[in-house]
Amino acid sequence: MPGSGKSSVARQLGRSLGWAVVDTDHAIESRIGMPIRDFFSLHGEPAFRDLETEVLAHCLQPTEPTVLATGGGIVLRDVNRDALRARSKVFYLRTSVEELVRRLRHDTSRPLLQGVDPRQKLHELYAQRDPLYRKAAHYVVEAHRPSVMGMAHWIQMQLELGGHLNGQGAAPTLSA
Ligand SMILES: Nc1ncnc2c1ncn2[C@@H]1O[C@H](COP(=O)(O)OP(=O)(O)O)[C@@H](O)[C@H]1O
Ligand SMILES: O=C(O)C1=C[C@@H](OP(=O)(O)O)[C@@H](O)[C@H](O)C1
Ligand SMILES: [Mg+2]
Repeated sequence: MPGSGKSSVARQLGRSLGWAVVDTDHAIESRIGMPIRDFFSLHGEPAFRDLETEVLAHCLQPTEPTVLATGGGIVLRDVNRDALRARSKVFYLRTSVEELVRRLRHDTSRPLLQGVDPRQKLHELYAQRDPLYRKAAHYVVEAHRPSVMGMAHWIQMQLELGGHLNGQGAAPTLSA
C-alpha cells in the first residue's frame, strides 16, 4: 500500500546487503522529467499505469543484485504480478490503514490521496488490493515489525533462511 514503507525499506535493505536499489517511481520520474503527481494531472492514471508496466519490465532485468521498490498500484495488472513473481522474491509489507493514515497525513505527493478523505480512500484501496498483494507475494511482512530497520532485517533473515543469499535460491531482484 502507499505509505507501507516500500521505498524506505528497499533503501535500508540495499545498504545492508550491499545491493543496488531501484524504485519504479523514481525510474518513471526520471523518464518523464516531472513528479508523478503532475503526470497524473496532465495525462491521467491509465497513462501512468502503461508507463509503470513498461518501466517494471525493464527494472526486472537487472545487471546486478538489486532490491526493487514498486509503487503500490503495480499489482493492479496481472502482467505485472506475473512478472514480479517470476523474476523476483516479492515481499508484501502489510500495514494497517490507521498507520498509513498517520504516515501520509501531510503527504502531497500521492495523487490518489489528494482532494479525497484519505482514510476512506485507503480503506477502498486496501479492500481492492489486499488480495492482489497476497497473490503477488512470496512473503508477507506483518505490520507488527514497525521500524524500517526491523522490516529490512526480517526480510534479510528470510532471504538467508531461504538460501537466497548463498546461491541456493537465485534471487537477482527483491521487490517490495
Ligand atoms: N516502518 C516505518 N515506521 C514508521 N514510519 C515509516 C515506516 N516506513 C516508512 N515510514 C514513513 O512513511 C512514509 C512513507 O514511506 P515510503 O517508504 O515512502 O512508503 P512507500 O514507498 O511504501 O509509499 C515516509 O515518511 C517514511 O519515513
Ligand atoms: O498506490 C498507488 O496506486 C500509487 C502509489 C505511489 O507509490 P507508493 O506506493 O510508493 O506511494 C505511486 O506509484 C503512485 O502515486 C500510485
Ligand atoms: Mg514508494
